[in-house]
Amino acid sequence: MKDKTLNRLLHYILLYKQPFLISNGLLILAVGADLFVPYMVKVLLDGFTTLGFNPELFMRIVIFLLLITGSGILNYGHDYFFSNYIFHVVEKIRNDFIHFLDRLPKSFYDKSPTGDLINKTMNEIKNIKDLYHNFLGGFVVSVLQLLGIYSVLFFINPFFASMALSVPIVFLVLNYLINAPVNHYVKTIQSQLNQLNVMMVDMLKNLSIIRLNSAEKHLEKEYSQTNNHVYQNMLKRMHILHLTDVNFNGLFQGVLIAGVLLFFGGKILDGQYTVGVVYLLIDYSRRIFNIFRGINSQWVQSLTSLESARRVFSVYENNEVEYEVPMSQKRDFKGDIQFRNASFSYEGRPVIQQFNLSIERGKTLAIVGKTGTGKSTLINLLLGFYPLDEGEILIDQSNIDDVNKRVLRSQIAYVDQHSYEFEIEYLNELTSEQLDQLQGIVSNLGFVSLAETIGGHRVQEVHGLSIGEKQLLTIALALLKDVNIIILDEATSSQDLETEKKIVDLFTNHFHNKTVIMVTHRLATIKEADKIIVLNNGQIREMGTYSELMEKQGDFFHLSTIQAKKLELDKEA
Ligand SMILES: Nc1ncnc2c1ncn2[C@@H]1O[C@H](COP(=O)(O)OP(=O)(O)OP(=O)(O)O)[C@@H](O)[C@H]1O
Repeated sequence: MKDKTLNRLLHYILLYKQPFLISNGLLILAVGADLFVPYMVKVLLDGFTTLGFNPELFMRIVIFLLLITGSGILNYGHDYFFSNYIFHVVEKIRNDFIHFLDRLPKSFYDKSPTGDLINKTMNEIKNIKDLYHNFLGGFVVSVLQLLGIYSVLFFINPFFASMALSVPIVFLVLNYLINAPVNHYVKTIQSQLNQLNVMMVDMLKNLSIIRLNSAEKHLEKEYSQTNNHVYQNMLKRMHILHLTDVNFNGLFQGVLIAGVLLFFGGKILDGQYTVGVVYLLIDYSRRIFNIFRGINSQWVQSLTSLESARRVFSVYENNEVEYEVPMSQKRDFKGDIQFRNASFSYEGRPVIQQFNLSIERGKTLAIVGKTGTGKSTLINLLLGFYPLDEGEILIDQSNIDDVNKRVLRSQIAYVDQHSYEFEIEYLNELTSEQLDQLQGIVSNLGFVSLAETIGGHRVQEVHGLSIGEKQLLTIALALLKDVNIIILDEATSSQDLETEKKIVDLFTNHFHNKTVIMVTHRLATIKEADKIIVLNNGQIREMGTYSELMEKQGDFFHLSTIQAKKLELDKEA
């Protein structure tokens, strides 16, 4: 596929034309003023050596000082507008990126490690800023300076200027040869640093599990091996760069200045050249060198940053945002849900097959089944996170494919076992009326002290609550939402059996207008559910009420009996 990184970088840089033009206008003036400074020194030197000090020379000194001041102001102005402009561009890139990530389908996140995304958003977009700085603020400035210097040189001494043109050619050829291995190291270091970031984030996220499994040593070894590769590659890159920058460049610069003195120095005495002209030639020669040194390191740094830009923008190239039906007027789902011949596969592996199910509004459905049998996938399909391969899902007779995803999700209160990590913060935004309602629900469930905490509006204390208490509050919060469909996907996993049962009873007996779908592993808690389905390999194996399924003495009955025996054993123990 064609690499569009450069097009995207150009697109962003041209987004804000006015500051771009102002900044570049100031840049051209600043470069012009800068180049004029050595010329003024030449004029002053020649003035001194030929006429001695006189009022005209004094005026030239004043002009010289004004020129230096003006050049400083212009450079500051350029830096200010340029940086301001680049910060703005980078702000836009970051916003666009986050906006794009927000609209990507869930399948994207199944494959992308969190660490990689954090790295892209935080570090690699910062590298894009460095790219603009190095390229536009460094590279382009250097090229402009070179153009200016060569123009002046051609004006002063065309012979010398033609000779000096060979300098960049030699320089570029040698640097090109040396930069080829540098590019290789730049790419490798960048990808290894990225691996380190990913490892770090994953390690921090799973710290407890790692400690429980005594896996620290293994991970530290893996980390330090990659870290050592980064060190080795940085060292190699540094050696090559040092070779060009210090040894080769320093030597080349010395030879050139010696050449200028040898060739033009003697001509001062016979009056062919003034001291000022020779000074000017030496100064411009040194500048040419320093500019090329700068270009070399700006080029290498730009390559590093270009890799980052490529990695960030690759997300745009390789992924498409979720298809969105236009935002229709607000829906008000009553809660009739139907799956009709629904089939779905993860990358070709069938998970839900020819699935049919109806849930009437206000009813409670429990989904049970072995691990990995497709329970959560069904919920994800209902929430519109993945498109069906075949069939349809209807809510109130509307195909969810025809409903805007945000509208769809705004009509469903969804709680899973991790929802509290996000939802619990909403406690602080509730009105005192809502807090009172929440308190009522929690105290109904028998959690008196928790209800008091909420009643006392001491919601800032929630961070000190247990995971079970936080989950309970999150479920109660779902009940407060003005929606008719509630999904609990193992949302009660941290509750004891008694509390879980109370929660199910609360839904079944007190919220008749809400359709509730709950996924659970504990079968004893769903006695009151209006319908239970036993899922097996993405298909309904059994369906009925608790007593119907027990009477049938099928899978549900066997699973329940095993769980009941285990409970008894646990109690005895
Ligand atoms: N994002 C995914 N990408 C690929 N395969 C997946 C993905 N999510 C789930 N699966 C696979 O699909 C199957 C059904 O998974 P699902 O999470 O729906 O099962 P489940 O019944 O909810 O399991 P559990 O009781 O463990 O939560 C499993 O085999 C699982 O490995």
